[in-house]
Amino acid sequence: MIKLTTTSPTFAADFTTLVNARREADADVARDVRAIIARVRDEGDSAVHAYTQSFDRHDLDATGWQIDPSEWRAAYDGLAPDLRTALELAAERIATYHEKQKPQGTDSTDANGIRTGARWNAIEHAGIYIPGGRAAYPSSVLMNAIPAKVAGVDRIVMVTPTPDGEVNPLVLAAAHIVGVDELWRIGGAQAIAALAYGTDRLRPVDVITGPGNAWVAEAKRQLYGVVGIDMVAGPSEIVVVADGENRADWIAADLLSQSEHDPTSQSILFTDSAEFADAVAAAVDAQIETLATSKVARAAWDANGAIIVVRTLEEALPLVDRLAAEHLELACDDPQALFDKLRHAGSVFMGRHTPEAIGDYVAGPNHVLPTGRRARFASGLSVLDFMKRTSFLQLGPEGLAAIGPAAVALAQAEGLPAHARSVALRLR
Ligand SMILES: NC(=O)c1ccc[n+]([C@@H]2O[C@H](COP(=O)([O-])OP(=O)(O)OC[C@H]3O[C@@H](n4cnc5c(N)ncnc54)[C@H](O)[C@@H]3O)[C@@H](O)[C@H]2O)c1
Ligand SMILES: N[C@H](CO)Cc1c[nH]c[nH+]1
Ligand SMILES: [Zn+2]
Repeated sequence: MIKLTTTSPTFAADFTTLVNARREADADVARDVRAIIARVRDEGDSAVHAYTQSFDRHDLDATGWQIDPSEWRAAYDGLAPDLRTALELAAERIATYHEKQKPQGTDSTDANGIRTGARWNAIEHAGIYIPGGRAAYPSSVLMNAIPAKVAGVDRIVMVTPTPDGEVNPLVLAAAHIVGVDELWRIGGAQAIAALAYGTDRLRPVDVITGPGNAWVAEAKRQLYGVVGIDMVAGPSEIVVVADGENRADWIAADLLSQSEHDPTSQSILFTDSAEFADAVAAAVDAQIETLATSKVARAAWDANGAIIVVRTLEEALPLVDRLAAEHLELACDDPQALFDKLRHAGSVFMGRHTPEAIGDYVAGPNHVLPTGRRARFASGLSVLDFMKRTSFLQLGPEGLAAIGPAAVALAQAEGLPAHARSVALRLR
């Protein structure tokens, strides 16, 4: 973890180094992913089989490529009642939130009788990636599949790695609750490539959504164009802006909640109190030791964690915008006042009683969010990622007479005579 203070003469340079540090796809990851994608494109199932054997340590021909819906149902039936209630509460709240995202088309006719508009349609085939390397993510099943369902996708293909062939029953139960169409036990860049290109066994999809580690995120990035993607959702991040009135142990837990995801995760605290900064640093050290995930959390905190002491919380705001973090907590009495002055974050958690982890599971907004400063230009997963818009127009003779001459003039100016003729012929 690095400690910075805005009063230091080297702060500007130190902060720029922090902002520009590449935690995700370094050159090695990009190169390895390129090779995996090329091999899956050329060799199909045999490449997926070989990579699964090598990265997930099981033989797909023995364990099975797909998991049957009867197993999802059995997992659901076998759930402890509190877990079933929790998953169903989460599913209900996520569905309610995403229902409100369904877009409206437009259809209007102007004074010349010219009709223009746009119509939204669901995409046909969606691949949803559910991470499964270090932890199992039933919550991500809900976060990906529910907006796809709300959009009206025809075929939802879920892929998830099953390290050592072990299947997580909660992941299966979540697949049962939302009702995906296929569930494949494959992961990593090889699963993304198989979804994008298709193989003999797996029919290709049109869009791939979902979070994953550096290899998964880089594979989606490289395959954009072959398929659509939601955004690049890589290793988790959190920025916390907290005044000295907070409890240090609460804020330390919030920072660690994202550090424990991945050794390349990042947690950053901004505070206007040097004493509070020290208290949080001590609380993080004390809490890390108690976590079953301490090895990963320690690696992430040591390599990528930061505590930044600012003169006022307001001073933090432009710095927070530069980081454009996946998650931003505003732990102070008037979070709205800070939120109003901020632009770039994947999702914002306001007030002292809104820990980021509540959004990971049950609040309703999507937890699949842009990482690596991509919240400058990208948004969290939504129903719109599973839909696309087609514009339409309809003219009669009057409408064409009104605007056609302008089109002819522009076509001639562009040196495109066939364009000009196709309009002009109808004007005579
Ligand atoms: N941004 C978001 O919205 C969001 C949401 C949830 C989780 N996450 C992130 O998802 C990630 C989950 O990661 P995970 O590892 O647990 O599961 P994962 O499913 O993303 O990755 C596991 C796969 O990575 C591949 N892999 C591992 N090491 C490799 C190597 N050396 N070379 C090539 N491929 C390799 C393997 O194929 C393996 O199956 C974490 O980084 C977490 O922070 C992000
Ligand atoms: N924090 C993750 C997004 O970066 C989502 C998640 C799922 N489960 C726990 N956390
Ligand atoms: Zn999380």
